[in-house]
Amino acid sequence: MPLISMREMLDHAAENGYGIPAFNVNNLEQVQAVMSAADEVGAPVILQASAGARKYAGEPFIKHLIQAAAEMYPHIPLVMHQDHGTTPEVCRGALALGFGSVMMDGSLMGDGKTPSSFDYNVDVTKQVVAMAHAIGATVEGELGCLGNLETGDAGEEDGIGAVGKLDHSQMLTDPEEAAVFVRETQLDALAIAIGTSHGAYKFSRPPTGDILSIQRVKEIHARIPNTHLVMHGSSSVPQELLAIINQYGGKMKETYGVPVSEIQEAIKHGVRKVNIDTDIRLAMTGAVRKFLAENPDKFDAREWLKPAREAAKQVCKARYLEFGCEGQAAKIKGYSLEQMAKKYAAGELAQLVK
Ligand SMILES: O=C(CO)COP(=O)(O)O
Ligand SMILES: O=C[C@H](O)COP(=O)(O)O
Ligand SMILES: [Zn+2]
Ligand SMILES: [Zn+2]
Repeated sequence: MPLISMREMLDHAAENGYGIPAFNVNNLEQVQAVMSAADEVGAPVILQASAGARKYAGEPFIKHLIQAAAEMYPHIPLVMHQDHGTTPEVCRGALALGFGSVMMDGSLMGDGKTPSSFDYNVDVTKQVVAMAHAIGATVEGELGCLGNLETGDAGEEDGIGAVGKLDHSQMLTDPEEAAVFVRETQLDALAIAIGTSHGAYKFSRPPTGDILSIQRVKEIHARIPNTHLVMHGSSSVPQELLAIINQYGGKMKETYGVPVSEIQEAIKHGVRKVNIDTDIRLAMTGAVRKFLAENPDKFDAREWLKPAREAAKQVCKARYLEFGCEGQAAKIKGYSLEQMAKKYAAGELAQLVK
């Protein structure tokens, strides 16, 4: 199957009541980990690349790594998605490179740091929707800034997030604004702010409703029932992975992520795409630390990359199963982007706002 439309994949998830983890990938082993996990459980796949990934690997490498995944696993529906595009120009570049789905993150200005105005966000998102839908590609937008509701700290850890302090109204997406945003932009998927943030240091205690608002997901979903909601910063930061890192020389501080059970609840209320990067980083780092500590004489990179790849695969497999993806891959038709472009043009994919 060629690379397919994220809209088609998320529509299928909505119709069948499941969510899809979107894993960030930067290199060969991460792509292999995600694909082999998906293959084992029959899950559809979203591979996403940030600007940081494209810079790290180089654009041709990212493109061909993902295309190689499609070639090696022709039976798995696969989406190549650009994560956190900071300007319409960045999104245009990704579409030209062959991405079938782009995120226009207009909650921040083009510097990826300064919170933007609602009107700016509508404007840039609309521009990207026009260019993407014309070729059948999918658009994810974002309303609200990711950040820590305990401290008001914006989420700059990954280099994509506001800098400094934010007030609560900026860090929780307003359902009314979400409705207007969707009506105006007609995007496909909306990333929302509900208290999650990027990176390993999300919460200083296991999150309760005051610092992770699944209630807000429900309120937003009630207004925009057929817009697919996206949770960023949704790594669960498993305590056992932190323990392995620290057991083998790491120095990670106490921290908590987004519990899988909370994500499962959100999936019941319109969340269809769940972004995960940090958990793969933690799994790989722990495995490499352990292997090298136990095998100080080894120096073949393949020997320590193998356990890292295996540890990443186990995280991916667990999330596919936990989010209900098992066996769904075979049920997705896989329209071409040309077919999707016709559907957009015919108004078949218009958003419903209540
Ligand atoms: O949201 C993300 C990528 O866009 C990743 O979130 P984590 O840092 O929680 O893995
Ligand atoms: O959005 C954040 C992702 O975790 C990507 O992180 P990155 O910018 O370090 O590649
Ligand atoms: Zn953002
Ligand atoms: Zn993100």
